Amino acid sequence: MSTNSHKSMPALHLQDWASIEKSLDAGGNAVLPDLLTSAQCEELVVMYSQEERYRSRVVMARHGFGLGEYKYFAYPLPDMLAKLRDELYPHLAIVANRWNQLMGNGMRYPANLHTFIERCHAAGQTRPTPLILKYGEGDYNCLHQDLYGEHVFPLQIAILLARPGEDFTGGEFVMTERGSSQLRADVVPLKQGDGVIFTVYQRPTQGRRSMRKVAMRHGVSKIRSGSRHAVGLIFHDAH
Ligand SMILES: O=C(O)CCC(=O)C(=O)O
Ligand SMILES: [Fe+2]
Repeated sequence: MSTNSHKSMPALHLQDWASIEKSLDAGGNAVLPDLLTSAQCEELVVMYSQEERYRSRVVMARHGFGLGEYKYFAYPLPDMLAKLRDELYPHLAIVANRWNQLMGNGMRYPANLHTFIERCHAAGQTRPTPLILKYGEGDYNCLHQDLYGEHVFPLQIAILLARPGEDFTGGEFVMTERGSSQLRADVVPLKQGDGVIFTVYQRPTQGRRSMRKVAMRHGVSKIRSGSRHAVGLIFHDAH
């Protein structure tokens, strides 16, 4: 039995955190290739219709969020998602703490997810935020920030479950960044099973003279054909 067989997920490329951090620092996002296998992606898509796994369903048009729908998982999360959250969090907490220091924000994040979740719960943020989204032809997700209370973990992850060009066309993961006067867009190309780590709210950038904060938003462009599923891993719990 190889030592790898004990690992919960296939190829996480954890050896490459230096380049992930570099990408996060440069543009506020980084791709994690092959976070889930295609079999795991398909398993999650099948789970979409298993109502007992979720605490609520949101029809996006009712809230002006876009077109499409999503469901928040109930605790306990599916194993593969709980493990991903636990294993990725410590790496992201290092970046989050460094960014907060650069932005003059005194909030620091503990080294493990369990301790951070306890902090959320003590503040009344007790509801799980990981979600699964489903978009059909013509659907889209308006640019937004996933803030659910006082406690915000500054990075989150989206994983594409569908196959671009086969299951759907269009439907690109888009980020915008607002500096002092400009609004920039960035499209993050993903294949099935890839994750993107991205900025929830604000990130530090090097201005001409000093460090500046820029505000980031994310969304999904219109699905031109087919259907697109994705999973979102948010680290803070919700009120
Ligand atoms: O559908 C996506 O790729 C992104 C969904 C989203 O807004 C999120 O995971 O927070
Ligand atoms: Fe989101």
